[in-house]
Amino acid sequence: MPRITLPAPPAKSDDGAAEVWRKSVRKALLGWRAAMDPSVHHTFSVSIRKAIAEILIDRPKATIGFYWPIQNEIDLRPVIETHIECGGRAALPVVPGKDQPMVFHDWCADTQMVAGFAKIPEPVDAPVVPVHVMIAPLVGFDGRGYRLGYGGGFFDRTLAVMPVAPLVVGVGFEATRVDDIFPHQYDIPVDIIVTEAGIRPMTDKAVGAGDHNKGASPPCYLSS
Ligand SMILES: Nc1nc2c(c(=O)[nH]1)N(C=O)[C@@H](CNc1ccc(C(=O)N[C@@H](CCC(=O)O)C(=O)O)cc1)CN2
Ligand SMILES: Nc1ncnc2c1ncn2[C@@H]1O[C@H](COP(=O)(O)OP(=O)(O)OP(=O)(O)O)[C@@H](O)[C@H]1O
Repeated sequence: MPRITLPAPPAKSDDGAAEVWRKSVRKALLGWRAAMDPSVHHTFSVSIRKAIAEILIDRPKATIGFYWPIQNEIDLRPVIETHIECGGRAALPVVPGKDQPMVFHDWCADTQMVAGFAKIPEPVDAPVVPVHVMIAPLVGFDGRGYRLGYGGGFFDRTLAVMPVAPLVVGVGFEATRVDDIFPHQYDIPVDIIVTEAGIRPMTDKAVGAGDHNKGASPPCYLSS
């Protein structure tokens, strides 16, 4: 995999410079992802879906907040649909407006969708549900689990208002790992990073399956 050429890091403790740097890193990483060879994208996506399935196997009763894939993001719908078939639940974000937290609405393959913020499909007429696991797409990430998204700050704003913090799983490609994302004060690191290279626990929350799964029977895909 060719290395992605990134701009030189900003001077430490210069927030303005870090913001400009993040913008140009975001552009470079999105450009790399858009130009990915489709067969490599497919191979990596298969590995990543397998890794996500491993994480969900331990959490059969969890509601999984995920994303409707755009701009060559990894499509997790197959693994989410399996989770639902086995008795779990899933939810997709609705963006009420710029600078506002996202709200997760129940989703299954039959849910009616409508174009929402940035024309991304959102569920219509589906109830708001609390999510136990939140899967966040990574434009980039660093060694401490800080993520770079599209620059809207939606994930951090959403986490900031959730009464119970979910397990946050960042999903992206290994090539988009940078040494340091120079996070700002609002950034919350993800608990687990999943790439085609595997599952990387980043915080103590990555260990254990959460109280809502205590006593749960094994998921159906393990019983055959
Ligand atoms: N698939 C998917 N759905 C998602 C998200 C996501 O990251 N992926 N989001 C998670 O947040 C929310 C949408 N977030 C978005 C945030 C910004 C832009 C956007 O158009 N940004 C500008 C400027 C970026 C910059 O400052 O460099 C742009 O791209 O022109 C689009 C979507 C909700 N749904
Ligand atoms: N909890 C918050 N409260 C207020 N502002 C916030 C909060 N979280 C992030 N922001 C602001 O949102 C803007 C974008 O944040 P950031 O660069 O972290 O976006 P991102 O992580 O790339 O995008 P996203 O989370 O949508 O994927 C920044 O100006 C940041 O200060």
